[in-house]
Amino acid sequence: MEILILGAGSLGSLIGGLLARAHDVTLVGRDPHVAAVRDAGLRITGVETLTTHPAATTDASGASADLALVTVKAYDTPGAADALATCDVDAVCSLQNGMGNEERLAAGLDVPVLAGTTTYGARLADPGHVEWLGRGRVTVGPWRPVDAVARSERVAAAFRAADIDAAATTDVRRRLWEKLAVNAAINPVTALARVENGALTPPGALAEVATAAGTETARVARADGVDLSTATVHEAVEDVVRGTARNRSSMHQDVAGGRRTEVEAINGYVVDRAAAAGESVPVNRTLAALIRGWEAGAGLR
Ligand SMILES: NC(=O)C1=CN([C@@H]2O[C@H](COP(=O)(O)OP(=O)(O)OC[C@H]3O[C@@H](n4cnc5c(N)ncnc54)[C@H](OP(=O)(O)O)[C@@H]3O)[C@@H](O)[C@H]2O)C=CC1
Ligand SMILES: CC(C)(CO)C(=O)C(=O)O
Repeated sequence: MEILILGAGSLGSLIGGLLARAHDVTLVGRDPHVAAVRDAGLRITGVETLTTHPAATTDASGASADLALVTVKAYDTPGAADALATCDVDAVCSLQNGMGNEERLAAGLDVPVLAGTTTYGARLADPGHVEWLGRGRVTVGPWRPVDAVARSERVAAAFRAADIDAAATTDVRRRLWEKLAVNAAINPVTALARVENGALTPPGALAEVATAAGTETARVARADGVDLSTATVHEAVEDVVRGTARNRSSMHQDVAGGRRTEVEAINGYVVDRAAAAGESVPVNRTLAALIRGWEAGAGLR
């Protein structure tokens, strides 16, 4: 399969580098990373150590591919859609965190859109070098058209051909809401307290705040017509806290690095959907206000 990775930072480089074991992959990213990959290939260290040789470019215009995977931060999705509009791709699939990405891609592009989530973990360590922090799973399902199940199966099979654990789902909205609940619970709490994910292990005050944010998110999901139980969310949050105990969440890394966060696509989205449904979500509202306040103070908004 010919695969374009739109946004070759941490996650995109890892997934693109692994896919290059079985497919014809092009990374679209920034220099000096792109130049380093062109010169010496992409070095992956951590869970496994390997070097692969995807093509790499800073300019996607005119590219063609069977599939484009979108791995930019949620606030860069409109720019990714603009870049992909200049390409000839058969389908696009977001692997991003947060909500609203698929709507933005579907609004800007006239091709089938798939929604994906992943629990793989990655960090761009140096130009040409990505750290593989955790083996996870990719889940892919149809977004538009909603019955593009066979296409989702083909995409999941393409991941598996490169030895990436992947499955197709017919219930991708539920999967997105579940991942949203995990991110809404873990990301702002770890970012504000500046702790590793494992610090949210119950019992404790931080675990209580995270659990409350997850509980609210599950309630808003149900108000949005998604069958997501509070117990499922609590279990998912606890599993991720346990499985990524030594990791810093992406929002914690962003705050520590003085970078803009994805709070609008995570807690901000929960607050907006809650308002539309007449639900009260004081914990998400407070967490969003604190992260937004930090961003404003840091001159990022
Ligand atoms: N890292 C991880 O382990 C995981 C990340 N995710 C999610 O994946 C998404 C990406 O995260 P992550 O990889 O960490 O983020 P990064 O910031 O490391 O990577 C995104 C990259 O895309 C680049 N970019 C943005 N717009 C364009 C464009 N139009 N053309 C080319 N390149 C572009 C950015 O460059 P620049 O910054 O210069 O704009 C950056 O290098 C997020 O939604 C995140 O929440 C999900 C699971 C795990
Ligand atoms: C699952 C989790 C919370 C892992 O850190 C994540 O997706 C993130 O950090 O954004």
